[in-house]
Amino acid sequence: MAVVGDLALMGTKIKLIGKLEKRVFGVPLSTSPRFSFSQTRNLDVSKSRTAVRAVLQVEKIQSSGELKEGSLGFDVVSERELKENGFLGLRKTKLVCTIGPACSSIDELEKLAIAGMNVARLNMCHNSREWHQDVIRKIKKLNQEKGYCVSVMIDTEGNQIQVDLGSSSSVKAEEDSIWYFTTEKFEGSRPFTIQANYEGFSEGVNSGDEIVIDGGMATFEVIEKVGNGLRCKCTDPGLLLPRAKLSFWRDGKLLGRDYDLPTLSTKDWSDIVFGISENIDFIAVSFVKDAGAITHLRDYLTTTSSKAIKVLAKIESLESLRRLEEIVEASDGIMIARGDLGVEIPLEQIPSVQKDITYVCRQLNKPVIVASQLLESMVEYPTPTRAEVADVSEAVRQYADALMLSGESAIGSYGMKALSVLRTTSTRMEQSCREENRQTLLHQRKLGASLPDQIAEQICNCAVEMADNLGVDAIFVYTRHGKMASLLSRNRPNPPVFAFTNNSSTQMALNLQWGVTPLLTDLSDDMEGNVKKTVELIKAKGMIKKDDAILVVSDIIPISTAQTIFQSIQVMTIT
Ligand SMILES: Nc1ncnc2c1ncn2[C@@H]1O[C@H](COP(=O)(O)OP(=O)(O)O)[C@@H](O)[C@H]1O
Ligand SMILES: C=C(OP(=O)(O)O)C(=O)O
Ligand SMILES: [K+]
Ligand SMILES: [Mg+2]
Repeated sequence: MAVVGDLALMGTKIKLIGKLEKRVFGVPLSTSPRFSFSQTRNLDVSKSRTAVRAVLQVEKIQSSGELKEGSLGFDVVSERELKENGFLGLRKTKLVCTIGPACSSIDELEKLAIAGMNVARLNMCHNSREWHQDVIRKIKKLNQEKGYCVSVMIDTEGNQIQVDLGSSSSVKAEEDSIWYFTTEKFEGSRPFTIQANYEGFSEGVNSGDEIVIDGGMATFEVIEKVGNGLRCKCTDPGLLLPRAKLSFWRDGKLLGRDYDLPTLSTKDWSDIVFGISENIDFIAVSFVKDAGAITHLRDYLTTTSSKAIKVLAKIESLESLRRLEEIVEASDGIMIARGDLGVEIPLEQIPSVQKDITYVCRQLNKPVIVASQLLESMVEYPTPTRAEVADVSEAVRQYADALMLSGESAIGSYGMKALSVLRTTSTRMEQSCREENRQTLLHQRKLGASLPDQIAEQICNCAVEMADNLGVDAIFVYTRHGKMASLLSRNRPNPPVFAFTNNSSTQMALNLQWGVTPLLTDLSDDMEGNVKKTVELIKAKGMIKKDDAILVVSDIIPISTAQTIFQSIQVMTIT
């Protein structure tokens, strides 16, 4: 169903139950100058065998002016942003910061939270369990005691082939120098010898093949196999970093190799158990090969964790690109891990691959993070390059849900500045996208299989079309599991989406979702009551004022009558 209209609609009441009414107050809808309806087959609820009602209401609601008891879980940062910049000034693109030694003190973490960090990422490749635990607890403390809303993500180490130089400093490889790649284990370093961390690393490799280090830092040609090892000549000189990664090429093509390593190692599983015990919100799984490991982990979480922890798949290998759709479908979200992806595929392919992945995620309604090297020069310098700002802007223009800092925040001297560059750059590009009104051009794939899912999807699609056409100031959605909020976000509406939920896991998960401000509050089966209460609370905080227009979408399954789902769209002006 598509609804087009304008604010003059208010005061009119259109109620559709079971089938579309063709006339409002005697005026045929199709001939009304103000609005028109078109019906999609999905919404032919009269044929429904289930007790589902689709109700579209456009009505004027009077605010009562009285303030009810209850609280509204506005985090301090969104509250301030909203007061300072108004509804349209709220940033839509979410920001993820990798926490490392440069920002792990409580003061630094608080500064990042104030500067807009939505999610803190802990890379389990580095540092100790105790260190990570300490950081997680500091973040939870800031949330609880100071009113921030920062979600916590752990990122698994994963199984990958990398080298050990036996020292923490990098080594230079000169042209034509001869090197030996071995699986032999020894202490310290030996000249021209590189340890690989996996016995089978040279399987299927022939002489004449090329070994590319870290996506092009240096290149070697294989001269001969010596046992499990490889004797090689450096053909393109460069730097070998302490944990450098390898890829193998033949005749200019990458050798896709399945190393038979499980996606989640024993260490990863123990990090996951640790994460569950620390009440984290997201697990990002490194080097995902197919949907199997993701499904397995999600099943495991369902049985072992009382809260809903979201599983994100990192796309950073050729295998994961080949099975992109199945992985996106199986996971709760995606990280485009451009760092390792750039080791596996030619760099010039990364921009188009990023565009394709963000598109697939949007179609399948999964949040997507664009990660790695967004502002890499800021690890060392206080300003970004122009090219980096352009890269950030492009990710925003592609409507990625979130952008991520790695070394910039973890070890850089200018982490706060880098976060502020992400914030200002994304706000500017979002404004330009809004002015272009690009979201109306996007064709959305139909997702729902069941009738209730189809109704939810159609309601959200038309709610966003309506919100943009009417130019409302904000969209309010009442949601227990976040589904309706994500379906609204998927349409990338001009106004911000305030998602009221009574489930704290839902609130923390929605932190990653484009344009959604999640708010924790009590919800009852009485929808009118929920709306009235939240509007009054927001009004009392001075965040909405008279004549502001709000579009309200609700999706509450009454606990008392579980078979009836009530979904509606309402538009109201504040009186
Ligand atoms: N928890 C940590 N403790 C120490 N250093 C860290 C931590 N997290 C990240 N770093 C540092 O920040 C750099 C960038 O982080 P990231 O991109 O997540 O890791 P990697 O370089 O291993 O892919 C890392 O190379 C590492 O030097
Ligand atoms: C984000 C990435 O993963 P990690 O930093 O864990 O290597 C990446 O490879 O881009
Ligand atoms: K990792
Ligand atoms: Mg990686």
